[in-house]
Amino acid sequence: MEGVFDTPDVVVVKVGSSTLVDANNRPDRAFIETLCDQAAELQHDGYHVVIVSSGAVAAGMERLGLDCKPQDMPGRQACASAGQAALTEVYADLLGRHRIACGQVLLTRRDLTDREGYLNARNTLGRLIGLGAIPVINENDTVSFTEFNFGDNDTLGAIVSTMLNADLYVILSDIDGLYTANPQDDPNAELVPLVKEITPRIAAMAGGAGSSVGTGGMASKLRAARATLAAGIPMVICKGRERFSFERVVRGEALGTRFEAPSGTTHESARKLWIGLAEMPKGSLVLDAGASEAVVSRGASVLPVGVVGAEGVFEEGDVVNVIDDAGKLLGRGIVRYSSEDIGRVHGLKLDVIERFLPHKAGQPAIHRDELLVF
Ligand SMILES: Nc1ncnc2c1ncn2[C@@H]1O[C@H](COP(=O)(O)OP(=O)(O)O)[C@@H](O)[C@H]1O
Ligand SMILES: N[C@@H](CCC(=O)OP(=O)(O)O)C(=O)O
Repeated sequence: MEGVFDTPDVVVVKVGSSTLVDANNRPDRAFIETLCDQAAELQHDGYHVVIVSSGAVAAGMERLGLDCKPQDMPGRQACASAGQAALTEVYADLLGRHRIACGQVLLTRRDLTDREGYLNARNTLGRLIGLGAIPVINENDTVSFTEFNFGDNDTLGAIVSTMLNADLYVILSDIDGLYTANPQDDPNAELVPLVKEITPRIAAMAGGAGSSVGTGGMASKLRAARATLAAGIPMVICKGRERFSFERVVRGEALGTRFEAPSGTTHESARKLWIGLAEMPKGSLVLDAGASEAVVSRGASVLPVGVVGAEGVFEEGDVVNVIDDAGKLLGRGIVRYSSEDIGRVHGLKLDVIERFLPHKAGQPAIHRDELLVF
């Protein structure tokens, strides 16, 4: 693995569409220039900046002469294609003025689902960073399709942050942080400066996107925060257009909403987060009440004795959801039995299973080290 991951200064910044394009849906050159200037200043001071940039679909609308976002998939993908080219031209030009190379990286969920693809992407990003370039990442919307895409770059940015073991993840939005309710609906909503845990009360504050070009709204930002909190990476949401906000946050100023787990919290490994975030589950294991409690409260492995059934067709090594008997999603993990085998041995103790499946002697259905509990 590249040594760069050990440096204390990797900062991932995600910029939303509503911040990147102007009122005519053109990439807002003046804004991108200030972003690139801030990134260059930080690189100069020893930080490694990684940009996750949305805006391709919005920028493509202008390039292709459309006045609203196409509703069909090929239409949106055509926009992403034309708009991505427009965005990369701007980033390459503006970073080039600081003699910094822009490394365009377009990822799909499919690329990251596969462990080899995930490691490949990680190594490429590491090498780009090591060479002093700034990776500019987006989802490869031209080839990802609905049931398999990230859909919002807030999640992609969180995955990249955990992949690089970043020190900080900054989301530059069109709003200055998380409010107690969507300010578009509630004028009395107040900014929440610090969040230590995504409790149901915090989750209930988030609504959807506030603009015609934005995608995930606050809900996808809280999903991203859940992942970065679990990984022990602080995340900040602030207003992208507030003067030098990115640089100010990196340099320690309290702006917007900061998500940070209390010190002493144990963190999930990047591998567990990869299982939970990047992978697409092939099926589900349904647990009885005792096993659900053991998994959620004690972080226990899932044992076949606590499994009451399986849904879907999967093989050993696939990622599956773990749900309780009421269908509530508890977590996600790598299963050590195929759906056929689990169908034969669920409800049985390990010593009994050994008689049916000797090669499975002592194997939990999902080992705790390969299980991300939500
Ligand atoms: N509780 C909340 N606090 C702040 N913003 C919220 C909240 N709930 C919903 N939103 C909406 O989320 C929007 C930001 O997300 P989004 O439109 O996806 O923009 P971006 O392009 O920055 O990702 C805000 O403009 C706001 O309308
Ligand atoms: N990949 C899409 C962006 C999707 C997305 O997350 O948008 P946003 O909510 O504006 O950050 C694009 O480049 O248009």
